[in-house]
Amino acid sequence: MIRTGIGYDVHPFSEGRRLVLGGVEIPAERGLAGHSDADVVLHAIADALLGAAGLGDIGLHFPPSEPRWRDADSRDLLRRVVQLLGEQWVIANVDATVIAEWPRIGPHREAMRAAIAATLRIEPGRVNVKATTNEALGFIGRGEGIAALAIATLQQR
Ligand SMILES: Nc1ccn([C@@H]2O[C@H](COP(=O)(O)O)[C@@H](O)[C@H]2O)c(=O)n1
Ligand SMILES: C[C@@]1(CO)OP(=O)(O)OP(=O)(O)OC[C@H]1O
Repeated sequence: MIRTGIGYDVHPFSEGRRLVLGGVEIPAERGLAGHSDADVVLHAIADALLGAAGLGDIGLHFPPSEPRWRDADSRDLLRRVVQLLGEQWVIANVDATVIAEWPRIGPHREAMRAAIAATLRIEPGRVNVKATTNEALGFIGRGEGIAALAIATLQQR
């Protein structure tokens, strides 16, 4: 059996925060606000995996109301999602799109791919990271935040 899941997340920019995308810290004067490290890319991937497995969503497993997830490293959250998947599923592939006017994702694409693959314990060839601007439209176009979409496919062992 094969199952797919979709994930979406968005976080607003905030001064004095670290900018962490796809498990990679990008040197920047501002980052994204959130209860955790606000890694919007890993959150979208977590939701895609949970969706494919029929296990709800990230907020269900790591509620923002719980102090233990404050400033959490989203790679740790994603590792926990992989544990939740159990032995039943193999991650066939993960594909993510970052929607941001800034920063340029291209220079960080391979590092993100490697970080995501290592966190999911799969080969980098099963991971793809893409990016697009929002063509200056809406809140993303005004540079107020970053969104990410992800799709994941699980194959039964
Ligand atoms: N934050 C971003 C946005 C885009 N890119 C790369 O630029 C290409 C063109 O973007 P458009 O929004 O004009 O379609 C896109 O395909 C990406 O390769 C990027 O690296 N970082
Ligand atoms: C990751 C969690 C952890 O509490 O908090 P946030 O960093 O605010 O991120 P969000 O995408 O809103 O997902 C909910 C939470 O699970």
